[in-house]
Amino acid sequence: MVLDLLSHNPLLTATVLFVALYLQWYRNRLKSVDHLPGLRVAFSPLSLPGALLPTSSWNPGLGWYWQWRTTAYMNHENDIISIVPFVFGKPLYYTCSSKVAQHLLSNETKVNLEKPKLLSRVFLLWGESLISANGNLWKKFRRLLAPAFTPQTFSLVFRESVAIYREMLAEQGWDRENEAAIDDVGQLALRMTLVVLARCGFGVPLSWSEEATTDGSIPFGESLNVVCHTHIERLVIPNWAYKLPIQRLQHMDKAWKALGVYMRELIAARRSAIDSTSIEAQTEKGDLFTRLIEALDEDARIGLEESEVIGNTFALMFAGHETTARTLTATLGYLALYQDEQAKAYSEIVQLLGSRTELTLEDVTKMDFIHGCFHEALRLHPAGPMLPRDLTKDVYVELQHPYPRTMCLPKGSRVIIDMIGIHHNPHTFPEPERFKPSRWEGVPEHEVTMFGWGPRACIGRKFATTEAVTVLALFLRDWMLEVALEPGETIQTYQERVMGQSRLLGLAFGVETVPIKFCRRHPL
Ligand code: HEM
Repeated sequence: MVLDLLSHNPLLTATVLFVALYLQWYRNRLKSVDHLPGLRVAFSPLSLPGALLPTSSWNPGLGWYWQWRTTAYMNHENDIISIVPFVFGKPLYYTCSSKVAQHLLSNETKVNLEKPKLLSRVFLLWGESLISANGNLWKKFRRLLAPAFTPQTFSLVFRESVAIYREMLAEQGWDRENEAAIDDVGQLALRMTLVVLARCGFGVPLSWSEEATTDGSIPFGESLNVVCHTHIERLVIPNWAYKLPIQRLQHMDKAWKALGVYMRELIAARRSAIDSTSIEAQTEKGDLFTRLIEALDEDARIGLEESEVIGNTFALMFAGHETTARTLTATLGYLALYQDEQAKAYSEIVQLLGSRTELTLEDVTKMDFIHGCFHEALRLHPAGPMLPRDLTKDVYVELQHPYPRTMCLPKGSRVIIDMIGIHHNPHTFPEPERFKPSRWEGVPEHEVTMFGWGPRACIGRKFATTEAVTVLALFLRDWMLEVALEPGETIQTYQERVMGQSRLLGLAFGVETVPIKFCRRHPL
């Protein structure tokens, strides 16, 4: 009778067939992750529709890493979960276990893990880079760039951080004030880290206040800022749309083009300045950029294409600028909130300086507690929130939760190292939501896992910490930090409103707007 009904109703037949095929398709997807518990949602958070739609119970979006951080892994009682979309996107494994992350990433060259090209598309718009490349190309970039992070570089980072702090005080007029209130300390941090990176990494003499261009083009800093904040739009908006009379789109297009022009001009200028001395000799006086440009003229085995120089320039600019700025902002916010921790940080400075007033790089390297403050803010708000990898062979991992066992992650699957899940995991970090810098006391640098694990761990870690600890020490030496409360607001509601609202901002993760008051420790 059912067959009879179907044979007389083609629409019904098609519907039944569609439902049967869909169920089979979905069953296969569940099977591909071995029915591991997790999230069953419409879109993968890594797909374009998933990323563009807001976070809701049926679409994790880009906000779930933070908003569901305590619940997504069933209160961290599962080291690994799966996300299986029922409409669009590849099934994924997510892990909140630092042991699993360490096992995968420490062996990543041995087991041939790959960074998914699809997720590096925003970098690939500029060319291959250390961040996007895999295999031999990655090795070539890493070998080329790693020697640029020398003690001379860190010494330059220290000097430029001190210089930019002074320029900031003068330009903002705070060198003549006993108090200052700032609506968003993040804007200051972004400018600082951009200037330090431009000067130390690329030899670009940016100053605190960017001067307007004479030909109406967008200045360098602004174009970089627009590019960092419009990468998803750039991937989805077709080229013809930029010709429409829509001011926002036209401005965006102008900024992307301007940044391309700046980068090419930068390359041409540096290329003509470089004489025939060797890379080693250039690096003595030079920087990251010198190494990249020198490699342009080398043979294909170690040399770079122009697009690779541009790709690496952009990647380093992004990786070194926003990440450090967002973490610096969060640290200042927490120190303003936690007055007792601020007092400990200040006493570290007083003890180290003694009767001196000026900091040295040696002082900065000894500031363990202030390093701890920076690391703790980074743990709470990891600037690189997820590290995706594709598996090119089966990999076995040891799990502890919900019970000890060995699990096979099959070839072809995609695993996301969830940096927020890992660094808010109470099994690794008791009282994970508390700002507690002392938890980093005596922890060796390579165990500060917010910079990643293994051969692909952050190449700029020391660059970032030297800069950030210098700037924090200067602020704390001169000023007491206080939270800038809204009328009727308490410390607790400030903490929830300001520090509780992290998200992906541009290309890094962090707190959005942090209002702070500065009061001079020794009034003028
Ligand atoms: C607070 C600041 C920073 C944080 C939290 C951070 C975080 C990270 C993390 C987690 C990775 C590993 C990515 C992965 O395994 O997929 C990474 C890689 C990288 N970082 Fe950083 N980073 C910071 C600052 C910097 C700075 C200042 C630079 C350069 C000046 C830089 C350049 C890079 C590059 C080029 C890579 C790719 C390395 C590779 O794949 O070999 N980062 N960073």
